[in-house]
Amino acid sequence: MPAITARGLRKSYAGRTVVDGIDLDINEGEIFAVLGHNGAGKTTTVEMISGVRHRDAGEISVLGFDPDRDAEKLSHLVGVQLQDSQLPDKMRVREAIELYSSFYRDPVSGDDLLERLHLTEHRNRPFAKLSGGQKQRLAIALALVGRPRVAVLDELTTGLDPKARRETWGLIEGLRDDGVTVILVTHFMEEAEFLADRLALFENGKIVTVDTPAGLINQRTDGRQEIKFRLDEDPKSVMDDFRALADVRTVQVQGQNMIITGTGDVILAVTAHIARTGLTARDLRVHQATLDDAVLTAGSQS
Ligand SMILES: Nc1ncnc2c1ncn2[C@@H]1O[C@H](COP(=O)(O)OP(=O)(O)OP(=O)(O)O)[C@@H](O)[C@H]1O
Repeated sequence: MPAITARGLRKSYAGRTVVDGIDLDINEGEIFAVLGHNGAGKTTTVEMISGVRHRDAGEISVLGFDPDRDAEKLSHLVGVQLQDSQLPDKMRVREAIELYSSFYRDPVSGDDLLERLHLTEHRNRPFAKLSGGQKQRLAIALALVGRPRVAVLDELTTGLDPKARRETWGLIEGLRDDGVTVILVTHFMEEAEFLADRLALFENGKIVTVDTPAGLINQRTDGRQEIKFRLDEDPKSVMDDFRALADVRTVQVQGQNMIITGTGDVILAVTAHIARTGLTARDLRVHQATLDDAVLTAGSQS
């Protein structure tokens, strides 16, 4: 059974439609990523699901409750980390955690959460004195302190350094292990590829595709792979031999470099050819299509 469903969701601001008839089914216990360009309607959609913003039309069910009508019940079940979360300037980290813990029947240990988010040493620091990344980590802690069954995380790791980002990913994987349903709005394709079970791609207030990361990559790039290497020999003199190989799509020469794209077993075909002919291929690199490639392809198709 899906944990979250939405049907015909709509929202306009001053007559401009920004969410334009969205249908969604998010399964219990999955990490569901919401992707799309700036202004595509991602935040408005997840805010309507969280009950932070009222919809103009459509139906939403979160764990069987309507976020507009059953806000009180859902507040105990849903943890929300929104973009630009603000707290009073003078509120200290530990005070914020204590305050949020008091809202819930069975909060997790605030100390553990602070430890896991590397905030223990900042626990007495007022909100206004935290760095951007520390504020972000506090917002994540506040979203998780109530042991939510659904966590809505909008731009989870924006502003975090690479190490903190990786650590936060570990925390989110832990939520999945606990059966929490996670909605993750992100502009980081690597993050979506790493964490998401499925994703929705938003464009101009609509969802254009829902798929697994691997499914979207295959759908949009045909599983394209690129092989690049430098030859001691003149690359132009052997271009046609590479073009004739199975699964090769394109062959390009840039100076001494050769760039070959293809699908299926193209890597095997190219490396076997190099070995067979005794060519000297230096600095050979393989680039598999990523979610970034897939989403950029999607953008160029719109
Ligand atoms: N309170 C508001 N009043 C008027 N317009 C708004 C309001 N909130 C959002 N919008 C507009 O609605 C559109 C969708 O915004 P939304 O924040 O949902 O997009 P997004 O996909 O989350 O974008 P981003 O990736 O930049 O966060 C944007 O054009 C935005 O300017």
